[in-house]
This record gives sequence, C-alpha cells and structure tokens, in this order.
Amino acid sequence: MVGKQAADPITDNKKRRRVGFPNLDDGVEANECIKIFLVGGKEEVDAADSFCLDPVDLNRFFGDDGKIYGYKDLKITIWLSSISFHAYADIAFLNTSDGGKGITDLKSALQRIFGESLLEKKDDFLQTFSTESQYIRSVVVNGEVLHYEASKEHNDNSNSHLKVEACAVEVIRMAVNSMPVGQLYSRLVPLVLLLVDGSSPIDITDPGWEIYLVAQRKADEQEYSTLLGFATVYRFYHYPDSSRLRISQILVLPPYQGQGHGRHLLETLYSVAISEKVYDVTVEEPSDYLQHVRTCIDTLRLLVFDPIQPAIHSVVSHMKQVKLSKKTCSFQFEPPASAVEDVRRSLKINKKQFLQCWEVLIYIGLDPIDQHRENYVTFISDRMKVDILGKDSGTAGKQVIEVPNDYDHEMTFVMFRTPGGEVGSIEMDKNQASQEEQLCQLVDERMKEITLIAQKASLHHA
Ligand SMILES: CC(=O)SCCNC(=O)CCNC(=O)[C@H](O)C(C)(C)COP(=O)(O)OP(=O)(O)OC[C@H]1O[C@@H](n2cnc3c(N)ncnc32)[C@H](O)[C@@H]1OP(=O)(O)O
Repeated sequence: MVGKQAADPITDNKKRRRVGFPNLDDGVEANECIKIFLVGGKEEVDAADSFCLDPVDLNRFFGDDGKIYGYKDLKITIWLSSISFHAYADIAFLNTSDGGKGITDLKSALQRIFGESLLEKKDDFLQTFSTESQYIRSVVVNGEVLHYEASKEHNDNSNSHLKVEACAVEVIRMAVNSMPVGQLYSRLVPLVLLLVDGSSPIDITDPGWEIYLVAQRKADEQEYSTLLGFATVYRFYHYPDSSRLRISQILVLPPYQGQGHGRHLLETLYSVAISEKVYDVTVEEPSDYLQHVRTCIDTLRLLVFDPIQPAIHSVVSHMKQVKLSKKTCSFQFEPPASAVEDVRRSLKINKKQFLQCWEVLIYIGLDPIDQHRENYVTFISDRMKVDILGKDSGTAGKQVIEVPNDYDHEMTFVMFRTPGGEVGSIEMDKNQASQEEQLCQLVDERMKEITLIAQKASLHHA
C-alpha cells in the first residue's frame, strides 16, 4: 500500500479533490445561453437569418446571480411571433445533474418573462401564424386612427419579412382596460420586460391607461398586418379641470427602429395633448436614446415657436458680446417665466424639458460656435452646478459627495452642509479637486449631447 501511494500520487490527489468538491456546478449565465428571435412567419423559425433580439438583461429573471444550474451544454432558443406575440422555447442540453445548486426550473423562469403567451408545443406555435394572422387587425378595428404617414421604402439589411416596404403607417389609440386591448398588451409585456430597461407591466384594469399602437398595412390593402411599436400613456388629473399625459413605456420593435416611427409616435402624442388641451406631457424615466429623440423633436418645435425667439436672441447676443467669468453674473440666462409658460401652454413641453432644449437653442443661436465656445461652456457648467448643488452653490460649507447610483450620472451628487460650515482645509482641497474633475466630465458629456442634437436639429430645420 505504501508503495502504491508513493507510485501514484496524481490519481490519489484527484480522488481527494473529488471527495472535497463533488461535481461543483458553476452554472451558466442566462445572457449566455438564451437567444430570442423575432419571427414574422413559419419559414423564419429555425432559419439562419432570423432577427435576433438584444435584450437589456436576461440574467435578472434567473435568481440572485442570474445563473441557470444543473444543465450540461444548455442552449435555449426562443421564437417570438411578431404576428400574434406568442412564443415557443426550444430547450436543448446534454444531461441534467444536481451539482449542489439544484436544477433550475426553466419552465417557470421563462413563464416569468413570457407568461401565458409561451406555448408548450412547437406545432401549436407554428399554427398561430395562420390561425392568428389577423390578430392585430382584429384588435385595432375599433381604435381611433390618429396619424397617417406614407412610409418610404427602406433599403436596409434587416430581415426581409420584417422590413417595412411600400405601406401606410398609422397610430391607433385605444383604452387599455377593454378585453382585446388588455390581452394584446399582456402579449406585449415580454417585449417590454426584455427591451425597456427597468420596466414593469402597467395595470390593465386601470381606466387611466391608453395605448398608442403604430400599425402598418400594405398600400394596396385596407387591413393592418404588422405592429411596429407602441406607447403606453397615463392620464393624470390636473387641478382644477385639466389633465397631464405621462408616457410610461415606448417601444419601437427592433427591426423597425431608426426609421422615424418613435419620432412620429412622440409627435402624435404631442398633437393629442394640444388638441385636448392637456396641461403638459411628461416622460417616465426616459432612456438616453429616447431623451435624445425627444429633445431633437422639441428643439425643432421650439425653433419655429415665435413667442420665445426674442428671449433666445437676447441671451445669444449677450453671450456674443460679453466675456463670461466663472463668477456669478447678474444677467438672466434662463428663459423668462413668460416663455416657460407660453411653451408649456402652446407646445405642452414641461419646464424641465424646455430647459434642456434651451441649452441647444442657445448653441444653435451662437452658430458658428467656435469663437463663443468658452462662454458657452461656462454657461453650461454654471447651469449644471446649479442643477446639482442648488442656486447658492458658491456658499462656503457645502460639499458635493458622490453616491453610487445606477440610473443617472447627474444624480450621483448629494449636497450636504457640514456643521458650522467648517471643513479641514486639506480635505476640502481634495474634495474640490475631484468635484471640479467630475463636473468637467459631466460638462464634456453634456456638450457632446448638445452638439449632436444641434447638428440634427439644424439639418432638419434647414
Ligand atoms: C419612457 C420609456 O419608455 S424609456 C425606454 C424607451 N424605449 C426603449 O429604450 C426601447 C428600445 N428603443 C426603442 O424602442 C426606440 O429606439 C425608441 C422608442 C427609443 C426610438 O424610436 P425609433 O423609432 O428608433 O426612433 P426614430 O427612428 O424616430 O429616431 C431615431 C433616429 O432615426 C432617424 N430617423 C428619423 N426618421 C427617419 C427615417 N425616415 N429614416 C431613417 N432614419 C430616420 C432620426 O434622425 C434618429 O436619428 P438619430 O438617433 O441619429 O438622431
């Protein structure tokens, strides 16, 4: 025995290791083993060039660590119909074994995303392309058509079945708390969960919710065949006799993004707000890209809104003539209260959004910006300081501290006042240096956003 031990140490070590850590299962991240395809017909299921979705984060549906356990070589392929919004999951693996972390219940995890629209049998799923081919049409038949836009042909590289060819695109408005519409929304929930960051489903029984569907039909046909996108909007009461519209979720299906449908949907919502004399329109936690599209639209609307042109002109000419110092200046760079009110009343743009656009309007007014860039950056930097620190940001005894925050760079600062306003000078110097650095970084980012929006807006305005 002694001789054998001495002769075969490797085998023995291996055995010991196995006893210590029996079949340890590292699991696999949901993001790595699940692929979801959006398909518009039977023939696209299993086809090599189907349209693959890019979900924000699949891991969040799978436990605390986002992992799936107990499967060897797991591959999950999900087909999501863009006709009826049913889904089917093809789950393939070599074998299952409990490696200490159990065997993940895939069916219930997938149901948390896809709910009742997840069908068990592939044949049933394939059948929906014929049995439910008129699904969208049957839902929107009683809807109110708000907008007509003859769409152009797009020569992009997207999947041919999902491409919007010569067709008519309309926005159709419906209350969510009616049977067919509530059911359609329920079938759209998986797309909302997968593609709208941080979203959760709306309450389809609440009469305050409306859905605005972007639907397309072929030019030579009367019936709608494809849903391109949608927005859910809540109507809040506003004292004494009006309402506010809040856009909660807006989604253009990925194959149709970047073709102007999001823009048209927002423009339609604004025209509803204007014609129904609502107080204003707000957007619930807009993503960066939606905020970009929204600010492009609003800037274009503001560029042709006469009542505010004198106020823009006054700020622009002051900025062209005077060198702004970093110190506080008595000139009023903000839009006057009357302009804020005119913009809200006529265009339904709320004050916060107007201030975002105001910066772009001043930038465009200074064109060509080069010789006024320094002044403009001071203006932006001062505005950001006020946003972050409050009006009296120059006062001693206030500091900015950084707070981890997943949502918004601009919210990562908190101001606090130290007791008696006294802070150790070395400590203060360090903090101020890093505050300055961080502020510079935020100003840089904001300058990039403004430049991009100004370029787009000038292009469309010209
Ligand atoms: C409150 C919330 O819901 S936050 C979450 C928002 N939703 C999401 O993030 C989900 C995923 N994203 C989406 O659904 C969409 O991308 C949206 C809703 C954000 C924007 O909708 P889209 O249809 O993609 O935007 P749209 O096409 O109108 O405008 C985007 C770009 O297309 C350009 N465009 C406009 N019209 C056309 C056209 N006819 N042809 C080609 N491009 C066009 C615009 O100039 C714009 O370009 P830019 O980004 O370079 O400025």
